[in-house]
Amino acid sequence: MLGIAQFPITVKDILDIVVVTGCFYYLLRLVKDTRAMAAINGFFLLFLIYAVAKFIGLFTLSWLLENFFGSLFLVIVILFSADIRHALAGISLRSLFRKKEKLSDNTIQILVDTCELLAKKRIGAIIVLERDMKLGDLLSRGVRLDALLSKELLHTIFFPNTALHDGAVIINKQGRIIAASCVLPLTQNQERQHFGTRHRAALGLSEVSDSVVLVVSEERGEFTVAQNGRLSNPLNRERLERILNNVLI
Ligand SMILES: Nc1ncnc2c1ncn2[C@@H]1O[C@H](COP(=O)(O)OP(=O)(O)OP(=O)(O)O)[C@@H](O)[C@H]1O
Repeated sequence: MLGIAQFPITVKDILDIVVVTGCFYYLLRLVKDTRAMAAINGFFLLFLIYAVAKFIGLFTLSWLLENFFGSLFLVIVILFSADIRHALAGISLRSLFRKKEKLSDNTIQILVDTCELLAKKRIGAIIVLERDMKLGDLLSRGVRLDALLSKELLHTIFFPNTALHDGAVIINKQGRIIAASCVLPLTQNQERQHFGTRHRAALGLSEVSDSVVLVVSEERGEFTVAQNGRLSNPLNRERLERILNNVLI
């Protein structure tokens, strides 16, 4: 009989286990709070059914599930292409090892005041908070700026019929306005096609990047946040403040 002594555990094995565990942990963190997480729970349930079917000898069921698991990789890629793209966009060595910081209180205050003011005046706006993923391609199609963030400047930029009011403003991690009039990619999600283009643009960018996108609706005079491919319900001052307090950059 083979004993454990025949399989001595080496440093390489321990390294192997640590790396694989780390990868799984990182992967789960990436898909946490996305639609993929619900699917992972579903797959886990199917796996349990498979194990029971195999154990009690249900041949056809276990054969069917075995074949399903064989093509699981392909199924996952097809079902979650958008989530996978989003998760991969967030991977970078710098983001793995750098300690993330909160937005400054001053930045949060300016953003909340601005959303409230624009919503009250029914002025439409999209404000993008850039995080780890750089938005260079969007900047090049907008108008580059390098300005200190202020409520007055945002108000002026989005004021109807001015040269920069159309499109999105981008704010970098240092809290500076780095571009205005940027055109964002529209969401490809068929369930969101009834939204207006401003909201589809905000959702679209949040699907393909780690940015947090604030949207003020001109039509309804309310503000929302798009993040990880989801749009919040209309927010009030306190809820927006809470969301921004949880944003790590
Ligand atoms: N791809 C885009 N990227 C950035 N901004 C966009 C984009 N498409 C439209 N917009 C902005 O949205 C405005 C049009 O908004 P529209 O009324 O169609 O959408 P909406 O979601 O219903 O917004 P609202 O609730 O403010 O009316 C445009 O004038 C422009 O400023």
